[in-house]
Amino acid sequence: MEDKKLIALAKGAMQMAYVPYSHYQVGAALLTKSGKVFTGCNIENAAYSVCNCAERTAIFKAFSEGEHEYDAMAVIADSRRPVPPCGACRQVLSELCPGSMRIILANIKGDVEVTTVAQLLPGAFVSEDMQ
Ligand SMILES: O=c1ccn([C@H]2C[C@H](O)[C@@H](CO)O2)c(=O)[nH]1
Ligand SMILES: [Zn+2]
Repeated sequence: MEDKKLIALAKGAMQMAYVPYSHYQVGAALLTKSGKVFTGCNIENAAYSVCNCAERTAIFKAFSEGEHEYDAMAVIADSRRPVPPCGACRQVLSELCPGSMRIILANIKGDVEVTTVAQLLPGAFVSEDMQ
């Protein structure tokens, strides 16, 4: 699937965001190796610390449905620069995705930046660190 298409699907998911506190909508679209797309939006809460980002919504949807192999993720927001995932999402992506997986960051203006899971979180804490 073309990056443009995955970005368009992320943009669709952005409209589903529940953001009464930040008013900042984010959308994500995760392409699985099997060719399926799982979308996600950010979902906020009056107890701010349990807000869930679009990226984690998308990957948790996929993972919880038995889809564990991923190809790429697109993320979009109405941000000045292509929206960068937060630290919590970077940690989750590091655990569940290959380091070489492409992450396509975008904004509504049309700026796009392509990076990888490993580039987003060099030196990530991993299970081997507990041995
Ligand atoms: O990459 C990002 C950055 C932020 N947010 C959400 C979390 C919160 O709902 C709002 C403001 O931080 O944006 C995401 O979903 N993804
Ligand atoms: Zn996040």
